[in-house]
Amino acid sequence: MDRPKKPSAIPVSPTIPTPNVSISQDNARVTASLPTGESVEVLLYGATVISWKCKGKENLFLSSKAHLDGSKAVRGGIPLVFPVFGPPPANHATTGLPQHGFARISKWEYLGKSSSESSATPSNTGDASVKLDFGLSNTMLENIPSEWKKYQFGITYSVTLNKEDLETSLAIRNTGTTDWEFHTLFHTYLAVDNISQVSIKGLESSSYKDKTQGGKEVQGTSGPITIAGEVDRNYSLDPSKTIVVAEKNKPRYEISRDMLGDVVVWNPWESKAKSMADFGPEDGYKNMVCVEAGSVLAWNTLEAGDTWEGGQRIQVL
Ligand SMILES: O=P(O)(O)OC[C@H]1O[C@H](O)[C@H](O)[C@@H](O)[C@@H]1O
Repeated sequence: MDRPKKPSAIPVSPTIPTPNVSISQDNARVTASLPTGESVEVLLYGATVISWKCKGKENLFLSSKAHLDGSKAVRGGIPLVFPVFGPPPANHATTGLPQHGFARISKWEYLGKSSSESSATPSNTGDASVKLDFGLSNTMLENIPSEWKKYQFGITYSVTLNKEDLETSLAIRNTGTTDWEFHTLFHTYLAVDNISQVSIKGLESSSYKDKTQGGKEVQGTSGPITIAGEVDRNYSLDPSKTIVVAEKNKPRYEISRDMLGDVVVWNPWESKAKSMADFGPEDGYKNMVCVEAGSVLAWNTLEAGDTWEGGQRIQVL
């Protein structure tokens, strides 16, 4: 029978695919992926990002011999440097800490995720993103072999996976009653196909401290940086300026920085790579370049009760 008053079907909007976040059974790593296929993997040890896939490619170099069991800082990905960059100086609160500080060798806590989804249509999977938060505070550290043990702090590290970029940002809070000084840096190992075809744009003509020459101040040349031997340079560069890493002259990564006025460019090259027990494969130095955004050439003073915030965004071009 015909029903003239038959209610019309309630329109059902297409299901919006949402980002997926999972925690490994041993509670050692957090993986997040977007409906469009991009993904990021973070070890709680060091809150080290060990994989970031975007546009079908892995963008971070991870040594085949990296220790992922929490026994040593990870060789690859994005280790976090805090509160000191490099070997700690004498007569400083960081004296006695390991090289690059304790953040990269401490077990962080996973604080949770937040995600956003823009509306999807049948032909478009939307523009989702997911943010993972990790925390570290002085109460979580067992043994700090330095003056630093008297300081109190709380750090929130946020890793945001977007469709075409990865953002990493730190909020470092002095929760104590004494001021203290720190360095911080994202020790990003970017994956490249062939180091001999890599050029780094944005640092030309800037002077730098050359650690392969004992920290000598060197005036940079006018062209983009190319790498054909060991490189270990510390640049100062206004955070408003971006850095582009190109391969065969085709831009591959663009790095934007917030509050991070220093940039380290590092490639160990053949013999130094061989001397590092956790560096593999032997010619893996051809597939990486570290472009490290940080604040490391001078101490940052964080007053009691204050919070310092900074971060980087790496876009795949
Ligand atoms: O071996 P690591 O402690 O991880 O340090 C690796 C590298 O980190 C930075 O890039 C420094 O500028 C280098 O001098 C150092 O060799």
